[in-house]
Amino acid sequence: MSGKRQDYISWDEYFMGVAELSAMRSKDPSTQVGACIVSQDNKILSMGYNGFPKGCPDDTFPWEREGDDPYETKYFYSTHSELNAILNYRGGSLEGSKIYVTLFPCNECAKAIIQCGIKTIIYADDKYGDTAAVRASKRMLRSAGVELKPYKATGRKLEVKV
Ligand SMILES: Nc1ccn([C@H]2C[C@H](O)[C@@H](COP(=O)(O)O)O2)c(=O)n1
Ligand SMILES: [Zn+2]
Repeated sequence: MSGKRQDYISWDEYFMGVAELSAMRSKDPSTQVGACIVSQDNKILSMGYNGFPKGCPDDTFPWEREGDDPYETKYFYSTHSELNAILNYRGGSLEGSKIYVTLFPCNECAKAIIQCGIKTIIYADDKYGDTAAVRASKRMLRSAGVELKPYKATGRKLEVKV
């Protein structure tokens, strides 16, 4: 046999795979989200997943979705995967980069994405697409000229042995 392997994964499979793997680090019992920021020349710049900020322990802060008191739900505390990926970046600028994310960004993450110069979003799922937060997100992203690309799943199962 000669020549290169033919069944290597594509760039999109690679980066969305990294986003999916990042999501597996999330402690959120209902929705795990992962993000991977990539340069224009396909270098991984940063990654993130949804979770509580440093110093806010996973075992003491609430993971509840609902409750009489919003203070006791996760929504005040969880940092979204996209924002974590942006904040985790230790290099210079993210201008012109792309973000692969397993779930379409909310309005708050959209603001951060726009302001840090990310120009393309490749998203796998849009399960909250009908909510005001995601509609507002799309409104801002489109206005700011950020390209929104649904990820075209290939159905390939990526297996890693750890
Ligand atoms: N684009 C997104 C959307 C949501 N998240 C996080 C925020 C929460 O931790 C969780 C959503 O929880 P649910 O309301 O589905 O119980 O996912 C994110 O990181 N990025
Ligand atoms: Zn968000």
